[in-house]
Amino acid sequence: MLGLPSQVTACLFDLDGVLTQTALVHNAAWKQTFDSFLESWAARHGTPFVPFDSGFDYHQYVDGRQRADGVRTFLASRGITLPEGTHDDGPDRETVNGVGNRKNVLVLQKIKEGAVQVYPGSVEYLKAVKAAGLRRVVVSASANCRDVLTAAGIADLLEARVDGLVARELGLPGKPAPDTFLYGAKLLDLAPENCAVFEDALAGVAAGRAGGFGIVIGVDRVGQAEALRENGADIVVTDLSELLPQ
Ligand SMILES: O=P(O)(O)OC[C@H]1O[C@@H](O)[C@H](O)[C@@H](O)[C@@H]1O
Repeated sequence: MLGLPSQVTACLFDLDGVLTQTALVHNAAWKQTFDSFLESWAARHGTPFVPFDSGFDYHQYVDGRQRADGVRTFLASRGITLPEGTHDDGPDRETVNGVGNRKNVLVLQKIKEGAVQVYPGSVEYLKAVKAAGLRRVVVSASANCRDVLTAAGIADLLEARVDGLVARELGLPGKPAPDTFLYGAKLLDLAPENCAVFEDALAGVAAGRAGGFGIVIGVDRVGQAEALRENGADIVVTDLSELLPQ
């Protein structure tokens, strides 16, 4: 039913890039933030300025990961280590959290300006899943998940939210660790094999594979189907509407 194996009775949806087009908003904000950081770092250290690559760097090191994990993982790829700081560091601090919060200022601005758009095929699929009596949880790394769901007008289609704020509160490691998805299954009192994971991020499909879920559905918005399969997707679609009865 709806492209899912018969034992699956619940869907765990990633948000940015799966339900809403906000992966583009995050990517643009990261590019702006990292480029200005890298430029200033290069000037101060007498090294060449190599800009953030919105293709490779975003998908390999940032997409799907919690904010601070994205900063730490990307900067490590450039041989840069910053002090961690704390999650409420101001955007002017040169810490992992400070740099992440610089990017969040830009994201909040974009959300306020109305940049949140849904994928119509995903809304249709969410409605079909609900009508079929399947359970529905959003599992996102983003601390802005609730605001994005509200701006998108789809909060009512989901029963529970496991996001960056919940993960911080409970001390759950982010994707590619499976813990946030496993917590989503636990909220429904279901075993992982009874849940489907829907993910567009390489770190996200890896989390789905690591958690032993019933099926991991890779959603390829950017032409990385092969990489999604290699990292853990059982099947890959370009839009959730492909899973609806034709
Ligand atoms: O900074 P936020 O809103 O907490 O989001 C954290 C991450 O959330 C993920 O959903 C996005 O794929 C990443 O791009 C983003 O960095």
